[in-house]
Order: sequence, then C-alpha cells, then structure tokens
Amino acid sequence: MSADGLGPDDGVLVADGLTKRFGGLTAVDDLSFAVEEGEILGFIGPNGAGKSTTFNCITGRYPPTEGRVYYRGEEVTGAESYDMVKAGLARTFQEFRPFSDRTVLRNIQTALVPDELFSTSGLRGETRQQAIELCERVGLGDDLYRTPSELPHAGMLRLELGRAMATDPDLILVDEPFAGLAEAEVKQLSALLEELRGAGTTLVVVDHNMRGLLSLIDRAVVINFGAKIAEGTPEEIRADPEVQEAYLGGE
Ligand SMILES: Nc1ncnc2c1ncn2[C@@H]1O[C@H](COP(=O)(O)OP(=O)(O)OP(=O)(O)O)[C@@H](O)[C@H]1O
Repeated sequence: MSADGLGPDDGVLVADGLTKRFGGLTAVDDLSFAVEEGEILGFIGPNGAGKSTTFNCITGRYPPTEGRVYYRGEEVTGAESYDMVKAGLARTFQEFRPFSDRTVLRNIQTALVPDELFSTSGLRGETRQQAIELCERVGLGDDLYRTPSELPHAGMLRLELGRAMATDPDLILVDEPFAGLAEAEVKQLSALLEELRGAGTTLVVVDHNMRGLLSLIDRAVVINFGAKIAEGTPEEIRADPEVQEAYLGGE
C-alpha cells in the first residue's frame, strides 16, 4: 500500500502508487485512485497529463514501473490485455480501426467470437442474434448492414462501444468519447453511457476536455503531470483552484 493507503478492496478497480517512467520522464507519478462499482468516473487531465499511460498500465499494454493495480479484489499488476478482458475489464480506443470490409453486424459478431475458427454454422446463428441485440443496445439497430465507412463519426463511436461491450465487461474504460462530436451528439452519447451504467456497467470516461463530461459523471479524478491534483464531485472539481490553474488557457 502507498501513502494514500489504497488496497484491493477499496473499489472495483484500484490503482495504488502507480508510476510509469519512460527513461527520464515520469509520465505517471505515484497515482492512487479507486473506481466504485456502478459509478461513472471521469478521469480528466490536460493533454500529456498521463491519462493514456495510466490506462495502458492498467489494461496490460505495458507494466507499470512501480505501484499496484487491483481488479475485483485481485492483484492484476502487469497482467496481459487478454487476461484483463477475460476478468471483465474492457476499453474503447480513440484510434480504433474496425474491419472496413465487414458490415456493422459482422464487426460486432467478430468481436463476440474473435476466433473465426469457432464461428461456424451453429454458433454463427447464435452470435448473430446476440450481435443484433448488441447493435440495438448501442443505437446501431438501423445500421446493421452498413459498413463502418458509411457511419457518421458518432456511429463509429457506437460501434467501438459495441465492440467493447461484446466482451461482456463489468467495467469499460471509455477513451475521449466526445472528441469531434457536436453538442447534440454529446448528449445522445451521454444518454447511451448512462443507459449502460443503468444496466450495471461501471464506466471510467477519460477526457482532456471537461465539455459534456461534468454533467455525465458522478465523480472525477483530475491529474496533471502524472499526479492527482483533485478528486470529487463535478461541483468540487469545477470550484477547485488547482484544476482551474491546470486548465488556464487550455480551453
Ligand atoms: N511510449 C512512450 N514513450 C515515451 N514517452 C511517452 C510514451 N507514451 C507517453 N509518453 C509521454 O508521457 C507523457 C504522458 O502522455 P499520455 O499520452 O499518457 O498523456 P495523455 O494525458 O493521455 O495525453 P492526451 O490527452 O494528449 O492523450 C507525455 O509527456 C508523453 O509524451
């Protein structure tokens, strides 16, 4: 346990003293936070604050230099991405690339059964129905037979969310969902995220921009230069002098 004293049972996902150095650069600096089951947590920080690095350490892209990560009471520090997905933790990527030659439905079906070897006859019918339901859940029910390139940007985000949902996660890390969206689309996507939470999924929404985010989240952790500078409700975050300082001139 670090000075902050977070342990395996402090939340569904817990980072304790997480540190990541790239040579002389400390991208994540003794960061501790816990995600509570069923909440929508905002994970906010200006560009380069260390948000992606934090989540890359948690989701197995690379091991942290120091610190521990716990998921559902188990230590998972340095676990492989595949194992984290199996344990129930999914993430969306900002720079995702769906299969461009497959329909929306096939993309989701492929995510349900990643190994095409198992995607034969009987299974295919079953996953097809599951995939249709998933598409409907993420608001792509009318786009089943379109290809990703035929979707508007907001539709692509829904597809990426559907792909993450296909692994039946308990918790999804959502990476910058509102980037490039118009106001109305931000509202629609927020409503979808709230729906997912209502159905039992815990969400961590990562963003550098607070636009649209503070009305969605229950709580936020704000980082700058890899370290936590504030944590609290949207009202507390808005009023925090250090947060205002970090964002001065930034937005
Ligand atoms: N693989 C890497 N090798 C070296 N430095 C890296 C690497 N990945 C990130 N960094 C550095 O670590 C710091 C934190 O970057 P990170 O991408 O985690 O920030 P971020 O908060 O996600 O930023 P953004 O909002 O722009 O995505 C930056 O200074 C970045 O240049």
